[in-house]
Amino acid sequence: MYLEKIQKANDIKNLTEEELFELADEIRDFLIEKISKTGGHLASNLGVVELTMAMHLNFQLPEDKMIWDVGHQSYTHKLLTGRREGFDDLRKYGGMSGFPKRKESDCDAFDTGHSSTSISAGLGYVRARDILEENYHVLSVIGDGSLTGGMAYEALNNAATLKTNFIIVLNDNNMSISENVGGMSHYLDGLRTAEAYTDLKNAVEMAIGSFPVGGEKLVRHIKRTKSSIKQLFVPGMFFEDMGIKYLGPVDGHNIKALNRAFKEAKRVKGPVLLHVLTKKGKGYFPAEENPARFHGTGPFDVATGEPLSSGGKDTYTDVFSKVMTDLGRRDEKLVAITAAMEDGTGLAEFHKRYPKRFFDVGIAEGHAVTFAAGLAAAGMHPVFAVYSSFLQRGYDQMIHDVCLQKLPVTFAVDRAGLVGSDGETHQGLFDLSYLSEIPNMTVMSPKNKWELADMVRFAVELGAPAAVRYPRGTAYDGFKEYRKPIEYGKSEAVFEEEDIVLFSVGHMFETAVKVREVLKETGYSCSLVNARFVKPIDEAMIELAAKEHRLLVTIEENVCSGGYGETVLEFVHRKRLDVRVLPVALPDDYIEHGSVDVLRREVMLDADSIATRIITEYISQ
Ligand SMILES: Cc1ncc(C[n+]2csc(CCOP(=O)(O)OP(=O)(O)O)c2C)c(N)n1
Ligand SMILES: CC(=O)[C@@H](O)[C@H](O)COP(=O)(O)O
Ligand SMILES: [Mg+2]
Repeated sequence: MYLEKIQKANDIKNLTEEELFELADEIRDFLIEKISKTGGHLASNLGVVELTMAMHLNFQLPEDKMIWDVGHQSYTHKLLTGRREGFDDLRKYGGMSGFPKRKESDCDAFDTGHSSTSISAGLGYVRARDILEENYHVLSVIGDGSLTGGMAYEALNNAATLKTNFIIVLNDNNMSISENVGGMSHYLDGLRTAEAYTDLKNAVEMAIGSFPVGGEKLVRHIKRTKSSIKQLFVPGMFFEDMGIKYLGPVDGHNIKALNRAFKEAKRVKGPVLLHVLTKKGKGYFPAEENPARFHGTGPFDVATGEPLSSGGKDTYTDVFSKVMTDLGRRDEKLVAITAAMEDGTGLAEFHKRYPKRFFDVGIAEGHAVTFAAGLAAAGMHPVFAVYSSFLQRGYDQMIHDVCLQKLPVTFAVDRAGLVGSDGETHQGLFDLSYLSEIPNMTVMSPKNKWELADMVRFAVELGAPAAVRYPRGTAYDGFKEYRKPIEYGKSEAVFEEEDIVLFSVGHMFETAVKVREVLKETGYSCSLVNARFVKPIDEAMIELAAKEHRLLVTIEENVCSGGYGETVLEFVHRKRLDVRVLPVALPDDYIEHGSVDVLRREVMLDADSIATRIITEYISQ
């Protein structure tokens, strides 16, 4: 077991060439075995075993800086930097993160999680290094999928004028989560087959070079020209023309070839892009066959690749998927947009049935928002399905391109609230705040699976900007009989008593039902209102509630700052209503990885904690 010889960073440099081959296999076996138990990002990590090893062989940690775009493929890097024991608690509360974390290791140069940030961060390191006259290498590792994110081009454009070394490793496995999309992906297809170019290049160069007069000179001229024939001699023109030297493509599973490539890359005085070809899921047949299924996986049976927990009840995403398919059939103008998250957002079925009205724009959420605005301006009914934390990338576009013009774009904000294992970068903590403050935006959140369906339909038919936010995971199927038609800006009174009134937001309704039970068992009279609309708030309902109760409690899975509770508090204060308001929300902070149930208890958003807070508040009045 050579993996046992790797106790800390740089230990890999003590292994012989033969031992390195063994180590690659051991790492794969280790990752498959561990992730089959904990779940996590498997396919991407299996694809970069040799690449990561070669990086660790050719650079010195922590002095040299490695930045992993998205960071979901950093498990081997963690293994090689002394964190082997962490894999038993991977992504568990208090355990090792599934992404690079500076607080976890000085070998993690930059925290990542959202796509396309690595080149910008790497360039920041490079500029600092040069100003401080320090001497270390900086490597940004970015996948072909992440290279569809616009921020990467902003960074490449800015890096091009650099005169000092900056290594950008393009890990090209021809996959995003699902198939990669767009012009850059197509361009990379061309480069991937560059071996064909290489042979042709050599043949053409030989032929021209052998011209009796001026042959060599002509070859040199062609290499300098901007003509398309230059592609025969210089692949990667897109990067070269930008001023970024292009090396490759290199076999990303051949450590010797990678060693040679890194040695060459180190010598470049300026930005250099090393194009590495890898196979997503390499070394585990089920993941090689279906890399999308094994991009992010729950625990699975190693022998068969089958998930250990078979899918149970519908998730909110499943419900959304069904509604979209139904709407797509009935509304020829309905178009669906995803930013490289077709499966995660439940749009695969819509894509299959209405391919002409489905758009995967790549990892480009900002573009997706304005693209949707353009579609709406032209008379279509666009629905952009996007994770709460990824929609943060399209904030200005929602203001500037959708809401200012009051264009009928629907935002299906999935993974809103706590998502759990992905941790700080992926928790959907802010969407109620960042959406509610945008003029002309309507914000809704459903109490259960049926209301989600009703709200999506209502939003699409509203003919104005609207967002429906719902969480990751199983859809609550209680209170099916409470299905009053959605009325704009109106909340839904479910239980009407006195003393205390709970206003729950979205999926916190399920928790609020339990809170109410605890309060009633403790002798309190308690009403329950399903807020339904976070913006606009139902002022009439709040004024009525203020007359009948002494304490009004809002419950939402969103940060407190700018959330529903604060909006209600401001309204009650402004109207001088005679009721005390207790906003129950998430703390204004980041929340690390762990199971959602554990996290809710940690932040006191579980039913018992909320009930205790309410009783304390009520007694203290
Ligand atoms: C802003 C943002 N949008 C979407 C995602 C979800 N996401 C995580 S990895 C991934 C695909 C990345 O593809 P690639 O860069 O090629 O890496 P690979 O998994 O192929 O190694 C996506 C879309 C994200 N992390 N950040
Ligand atoms: C790494 C990344 O950003 C995605 O793979 C994300 O982890 C998917 O999240 P879900 O598992 O909630 O679809
Ligand atoms: Mg990829």
